Amino acid sequence: MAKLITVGVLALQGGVVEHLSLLEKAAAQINLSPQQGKPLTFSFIEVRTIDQLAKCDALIIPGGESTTMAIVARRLGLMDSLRDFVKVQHKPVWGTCAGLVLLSEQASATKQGGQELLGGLDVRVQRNRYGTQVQSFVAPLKLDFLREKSSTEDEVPPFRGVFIRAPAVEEVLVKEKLGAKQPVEVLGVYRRNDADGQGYTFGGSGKLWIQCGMGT
Ligand SMILES: NC(=O)CC[C@H](N)C(=O)O
Repeated sequence: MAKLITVGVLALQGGVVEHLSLLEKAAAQINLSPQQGKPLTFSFIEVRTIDQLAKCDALIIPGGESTTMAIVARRLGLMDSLRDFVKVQHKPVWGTCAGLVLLSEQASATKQGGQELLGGLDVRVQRNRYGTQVQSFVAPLKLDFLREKSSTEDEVPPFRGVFIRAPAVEEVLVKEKLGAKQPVEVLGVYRRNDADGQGYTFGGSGKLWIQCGMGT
């Protein structure tokens, strides 16, 4: 019997359809080269309710607008269940752009009066780090973790990162300060000369993974 894995995409606002269609493509590729052991069957669902969230083995929070997503999640009574999914059940969660903002423990350049976060990932994120929507850009990223096991000698082709009014991770927070169980592992760094300091593009802590820009 194939093992069924249900992956939810938080569908309150933002790039929901884009994530669902990329998930379908990725699942097809996994099934072309199945891992050893049980074959995997995936179900991808949109998540707008507590019941839908309860069905999920893993969750993706897409790019979009983190302030809007938090407000809508609060109005729908989803905020506490989302926090429980991330911080109590420790189920795998992926955040893209606005998803990263929501998963961060701290955020700077938030809207006036601050904004509600889910937290879980021990980083401080700066919203809209590279400017406004029209200053969005595409940049090639060197991500060694994408190297295929069979081609360790080869150069990894650059990954096309799309940064749409993207955030950047300003700082990985000291874990002792926050009592974190797992340190954050940085998997890739993008630096831009005209932005001071650096931004981490990919990273994770335990089952939480983040991405500042969207990869295509
Ligand atoms: N592409 C994006 O998801 C943009 C994120 C947005 N600037 C925010 O703060 O939520």
